Amino acid sequence: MTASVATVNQDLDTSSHARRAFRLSTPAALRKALPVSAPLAAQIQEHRAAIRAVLSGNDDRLLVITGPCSLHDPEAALDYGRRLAALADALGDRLLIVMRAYVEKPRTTVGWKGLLHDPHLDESNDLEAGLRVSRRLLIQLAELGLPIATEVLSPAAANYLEDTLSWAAIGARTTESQTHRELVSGLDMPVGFKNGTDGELGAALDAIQAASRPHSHFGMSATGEAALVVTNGNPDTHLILRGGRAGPNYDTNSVAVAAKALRTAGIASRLIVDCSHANSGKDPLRQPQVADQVIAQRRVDTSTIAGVMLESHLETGKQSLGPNMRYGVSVTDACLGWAPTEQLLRQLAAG
Ligand SMILES: O=C[C@H](O)[C@H](O)COP(=O)(O)O
Ligand SMILES: C=C(OP(=O)(O)O)C(=O)O
Repeated sequence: MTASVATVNQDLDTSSHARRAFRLSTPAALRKALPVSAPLAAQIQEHRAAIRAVLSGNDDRLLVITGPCSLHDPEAALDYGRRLAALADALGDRLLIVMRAYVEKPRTTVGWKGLLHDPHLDESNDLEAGLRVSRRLLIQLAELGLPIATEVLSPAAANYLEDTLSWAAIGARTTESQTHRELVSGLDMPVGFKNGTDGELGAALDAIQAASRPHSHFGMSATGEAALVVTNGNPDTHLILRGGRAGPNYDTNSVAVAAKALRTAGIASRLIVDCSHANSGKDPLRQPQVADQVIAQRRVDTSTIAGVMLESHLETGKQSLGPNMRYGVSVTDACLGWAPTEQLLRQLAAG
């Protein structure tokens, strides 16, 4: 299907038959249309500082990044956010809860790329609408009082959304990319790099070091011009263990190996364990067992693991895009439903 934006916009790039290009709003225009208020901006700064304190070990609460694998229905996302905000308040003395609000999805081959890219869920790829829907939703979620987390995937999209975020991830498929390391070096928030899909840590350790340094790179200004972007380097990057092709890497031995590798590389930040993906074998019902293991390890030693990530939605499981979709069910990876998520978070707080 042709992008609806294409039907109202002229092709801006006639230099090749291999592509077409259509005008989008600039980041500055979208920020003006959907602003982050001054009190919300202050809240987001406080949330970033709180997450930094947990990662460095200055705050001994457990960081819990939880939410759907991807957001596809703003109503369900807000429903989840309201429930999570209430729980985050109730458990706030033991857990620092951050909502996963992923609007872009990296695909192994091809598939739906997230609300930002295809907000109508019909391959119309209306990116202009996706930018608006995504930014509005991230602001509404942050207004619930929650710190918001996303994966920064398209470098050009980051500038449209970054002021709404308290934490970001670079995924297993992009950790090795120089472009993403450059992008992170200019983000003013904590950012986690996942280990590669092969399970190796090397690319993530390299990424943490590369992103901590200043870079000059090709990019786009907030007003949409081609730009030389000069970054400061990000001091708040860390490792996320998500398992790999050879299996999980949240067990005591794997965590000890990661801790040693971090020490050898001179990286001080504690790490996060992703209880999903290759650590759960993509079975959402195994996420609580992974989280339990993390808590058991933290009982012995809190110097290595700062937090966990969960893929959780209103209902357990996943579904395909199409007619008769069920409310609150993931359309990408299978998620843990709300009831077991709430139970797990209460256990984590007690643990
Ligand atoms: O987190 C979600 C998925 O694991 C990731 O986007 C890859 O998905 P795919 O293998 O279904 O394309
Ligand atoms: C895609 C994700 O994870 P990974 O990069 O670990 O596959 C994700 O967390 O949504």
